[in-house]
Amino acid sequence: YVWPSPQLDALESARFDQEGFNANPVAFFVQPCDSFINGSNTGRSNAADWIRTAYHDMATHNATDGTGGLDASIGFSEEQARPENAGDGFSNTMQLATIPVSRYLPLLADSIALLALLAIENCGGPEIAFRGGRVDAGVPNAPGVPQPQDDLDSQTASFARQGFTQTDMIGLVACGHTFGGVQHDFFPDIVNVLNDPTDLADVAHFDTTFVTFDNNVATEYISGTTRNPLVVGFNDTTNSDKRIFGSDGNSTMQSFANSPATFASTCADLFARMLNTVPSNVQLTDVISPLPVKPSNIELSLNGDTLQLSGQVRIWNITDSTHTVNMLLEDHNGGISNITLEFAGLSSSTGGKYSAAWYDFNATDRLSTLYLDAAAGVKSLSFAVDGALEDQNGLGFAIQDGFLFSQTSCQVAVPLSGRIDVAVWNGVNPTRVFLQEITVTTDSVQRIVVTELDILPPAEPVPANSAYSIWSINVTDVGANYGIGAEIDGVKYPVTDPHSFTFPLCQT
Ligand code: HEM
Repeated sequence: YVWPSPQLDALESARFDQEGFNANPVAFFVQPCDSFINGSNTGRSNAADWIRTAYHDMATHNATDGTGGLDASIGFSEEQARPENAGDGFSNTMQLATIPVSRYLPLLADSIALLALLAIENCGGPEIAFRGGRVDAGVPNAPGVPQPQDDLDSQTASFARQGFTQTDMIGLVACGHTFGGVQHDFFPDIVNVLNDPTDLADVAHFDTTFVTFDNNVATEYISGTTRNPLVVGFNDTTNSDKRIFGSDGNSTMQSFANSPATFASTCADLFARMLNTVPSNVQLTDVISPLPVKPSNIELSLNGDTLQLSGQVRIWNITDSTHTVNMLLEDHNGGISNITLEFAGLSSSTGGKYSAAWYDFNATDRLSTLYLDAAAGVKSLSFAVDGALEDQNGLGFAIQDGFLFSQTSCQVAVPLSGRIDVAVWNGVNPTRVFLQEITVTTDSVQRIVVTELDILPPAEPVPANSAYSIWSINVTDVGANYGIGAEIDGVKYPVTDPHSFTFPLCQT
């Protein structure tokens, strides 16, 4: 895709910036893979919770009528209270689900899918093709997650309704149950108290490597050494993995036991299908691939006659700091400045499979910004990496400088409030300018509340300088993040990256 595209840019970052510099903050919760938000030595892990949550959210899908699917409806307490959703893994997951995408949109469904992907990829699993664009449900879905005591026919029918064949069912259960296990507290008829100081939640695990993706769930099953509580549990009625794994005479499980590669590639496919099972009226994006060169964290503001520009560029597939990266900055008069950028840090993703290096726009002082002539503005960027031009096949990386924060924005200490000044380019004809306020409040299903506040045009144009005029709005929530959006000549422009309220005190 072509940069900038706010939704795809944010999804790409959340998906590919997993460790190190500028990493998705939620990835921290699966580093290491036995991390668990409610303490150590519990036998539990965030990774397992996240994968089970994605499955249970998806498993309400009805492939015939197109309802249900991965749409964050598992966040509703009504769904979590159903017997088919016994356990605390869903509420644990929803606590963290607001973290990865809050920078752009309060979409929990994409977030749930990303958490599952992060867990799988960072804990030994295969790379998952990722699409974004899921839509959060407004109401709970119809019940329909299979349960351990259900018989094989009804489980097979349940997977068929979700869009999975019998062979898919064997695969998907094995792929999921390479993580985690069954807790005594919620399933006392399946698991006894274990009295194990390293397993305080009394979790009987599905295989011996329960925080790692591997085919041990299959090798231990085939060799007869398995301790899987849904295979060799004391209550045969709830031995659903035994019935499912054996339902084709063990041929699928045998193939997984024979080949870790077959298991990994089958799971990569099945997990991707699981995450992409959405209500039929939802259109997912194309598979998101990493951009080879990607500007990030761009902040542009007006300070008198000067534009202040800060940001970084991420260069994909670089593993060290020895490269020469130049930024070519084109203004509206056709002038080009050539700036040598400074190395800022390395990041990686997909369990260390990919690396990237980040370079800061200001070569001399990382914490400072670039100062540009406001009248000339900034039209687009391109980069030279070790001399090779990167300009999106001639398009350049377009920078929007028609509307931006003015440094004259300020805050009032008592009562805590503030004024946001937006500088609007005099050469354009805006039909609407608004603030997007991303609050710290969440609604009843933990979605971040985002509101749009119209900024009224000034009664008299207030010239900031010859290039820009100032539009102002008073805000009361200085804990929120703010982006600016505008419609210019009827065209709706993407909202700028959100800015936390870090302006100086207003002069009185
Ligand atoms: C017939 C189908 C299935 C049944 C009956 C079933 C049943 C169960 C049960 C009873 C638990 C214990 C939950 C707890 O103690 O909190 C569990 C855990 C788990 N299930 Fe399944 N499951 C099924 C399919 C799947 C599928 C398809 C996936 C994912 C692809 C999956 C992923 C998981 C994971 C990762 C855990 C571990 C959760 C943790 O340790 O926190 N399950 N399953």
